[in-house]
Amino acid sequence: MINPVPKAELHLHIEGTLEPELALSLAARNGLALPYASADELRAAYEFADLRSFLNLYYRLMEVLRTEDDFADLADAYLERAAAQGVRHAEIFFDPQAHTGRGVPLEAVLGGLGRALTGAAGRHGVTTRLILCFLRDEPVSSALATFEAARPWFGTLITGVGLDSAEVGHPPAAFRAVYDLARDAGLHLVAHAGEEGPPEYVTEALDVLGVQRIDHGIRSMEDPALVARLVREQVPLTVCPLSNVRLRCVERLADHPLPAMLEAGLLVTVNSDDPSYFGGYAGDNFDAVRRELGLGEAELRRLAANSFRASFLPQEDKDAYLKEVAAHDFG
Ligand SMILES: Nc1ncnc2[nH]cnc12
Ligand SMILES: [Zn+2]
Repeated sequence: MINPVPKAELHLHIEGTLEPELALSLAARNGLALPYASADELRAAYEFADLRSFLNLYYRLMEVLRTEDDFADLADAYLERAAAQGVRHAEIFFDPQAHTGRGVPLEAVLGGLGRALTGAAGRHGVTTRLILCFLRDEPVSSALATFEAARPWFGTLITGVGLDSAEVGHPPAAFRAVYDLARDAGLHLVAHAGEEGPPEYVTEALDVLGVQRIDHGIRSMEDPALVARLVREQVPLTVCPLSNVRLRCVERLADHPLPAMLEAGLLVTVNSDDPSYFGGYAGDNFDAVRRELGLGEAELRRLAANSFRASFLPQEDKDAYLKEVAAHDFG
């Protein structure tokens, strides 16, 4: 990746950037035993049958994250890798319940993430936003309690809420009350929908939760009326091609619906989701779709431009980045 196109990453779980080497070193630092002797052994466990099988390892491995320093080191490592792949702006998810549920204080999580993100523009040339995700396979009462506990960081560190974890059987509508509160608090609203779940979940996320972006959304393609609506309303979809293959939502990258989504006029973006687990960061995803889906410069430029258009950046910043994308030399 000699000269990666400038891009915004809009679908990135910070816990999904935990590289095997860092997991092992944090385990050692915190005096914890992991059932893997080496980074290679750990990497060999990254074989997933579906979203649930991935989540089992994702939640297990993130138990090495204990202290404020752990979260700062995790985010700093991500930002360095992202910057090297052309990421200029990152809107980053985190899963507070996955940490507080095992006794890690929210202050440690947000203290560490806050430290890394606050310095990111200076250290890595990457601006950031932080999006608090609710776990949809946990009770709504837990989401509400998490939301209230995170209030001190609203508007400063936390600027949006999202919805993630096991999708099928957990439709968005159950989370209406907490999304209403988030809207009243002035936060941005996004939700995972249509990754493994049906197109109806996408419609529900839009109509019941009032989200501004859909994370994944690939199964929208099964419903032409929904596609027409997403095109008409230019609802951004944060698509994650390598993730979709590794979680077997799509059999092979060559079968990915991204070209059809672009063709339909959808506002699609390309993102990495959980790059440590799925084989690559944002630039790797751009390279993969270029190679495997035969996308040309015009499409890559459009994907990069879409990433800034779909971001929560102020319009003047979007305009500046769009100029950079238009002038980018793909070589
Ligand atoms: N791809 C994904 N889908 C749902 N929840 C997630 N949490 C982390 N990665 C996820
Ligand atoms: Zn995701």
